[in-house]
Amino acid sequence: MSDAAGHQSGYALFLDFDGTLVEIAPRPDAVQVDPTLVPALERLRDRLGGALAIVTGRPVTVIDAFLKPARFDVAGLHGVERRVDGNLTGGRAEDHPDLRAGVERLHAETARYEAVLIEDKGASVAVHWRLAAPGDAQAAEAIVKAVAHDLGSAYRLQLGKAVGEIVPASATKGHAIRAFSEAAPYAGRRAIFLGDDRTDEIAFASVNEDGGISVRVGEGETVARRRLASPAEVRALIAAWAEGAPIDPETLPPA
Ligand SMILES: O=P(O)(O)OC[C@H]1O[C@H](O[C@H]2O[C@H](CO)[C@@H](O)[C@H](O)[C@H]2O)[C@H](O)[C@@H](O)[C@@H]1O
Repeated sequence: MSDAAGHQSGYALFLDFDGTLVEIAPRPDAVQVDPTLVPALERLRDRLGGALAIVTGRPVTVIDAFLKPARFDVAGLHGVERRVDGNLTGGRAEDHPDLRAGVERLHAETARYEAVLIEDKGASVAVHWRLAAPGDAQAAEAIVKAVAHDLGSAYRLQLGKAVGEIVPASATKGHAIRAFSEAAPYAGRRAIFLGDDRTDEIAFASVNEDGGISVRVGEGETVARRRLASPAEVRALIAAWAEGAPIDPETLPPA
């Protein structure tokens, strides 16, 4: 439904970052943001009455750096932190002393595997093995699994694309989308969530349950109902919606 100015009132759009808005790169800091993306996201946010948020495993500050000068609503660290209308909550490293000790252990135990990267995000941590030799990748995965196990039930292991992350157990992208949906401008709108990874499957399930529309980007088994082939297709869709094309996610190809 749209008003005379073309604003769409029916949908709220939630977007994963890596593998959805941008192509996967060899290292977390090597991601390239298409120059047309940010202006299109800003126009689309306006069209959706502000109901557009990034839902990512990255910290909010990192998303700001990639998408500057814009500042979007963001759920960062898989929902551990959330910024709505400029107000940031959650994600304080000092609230996670056990995790901090776990990060030290990860550094110590992976030090001999040169191409294994530790991405310390304060209130969560990722161990990356994309650039590692197969044997080293296996060792890195075993280490992050052991550290996550030893941290106990307050934390969970989140496996993704050549990465294992340790995240506070209470946070998921599904919870983050539901939290956004409790207040304006998101409340009362039908959620659309686009994501590409195992971490996004949790949110696809809850979005489906709540009557929203889940869209898997790329290949792989999924509980999502719709599919787009690549981040390039996602950006083309965002550009079209930003320019006024009808926002009708039910017409996207089935998953
Ligand atoms: O929730 P997302 O926005 O999809 O973030 C998930 C993780 O993405 C990043 O790692 C992945 O992308 C990197 C850059 O393309 C790639 O090098 C890596 O292999 C992928 O796993 C990011 O570094 C993590 O912090 C995010 O949690």
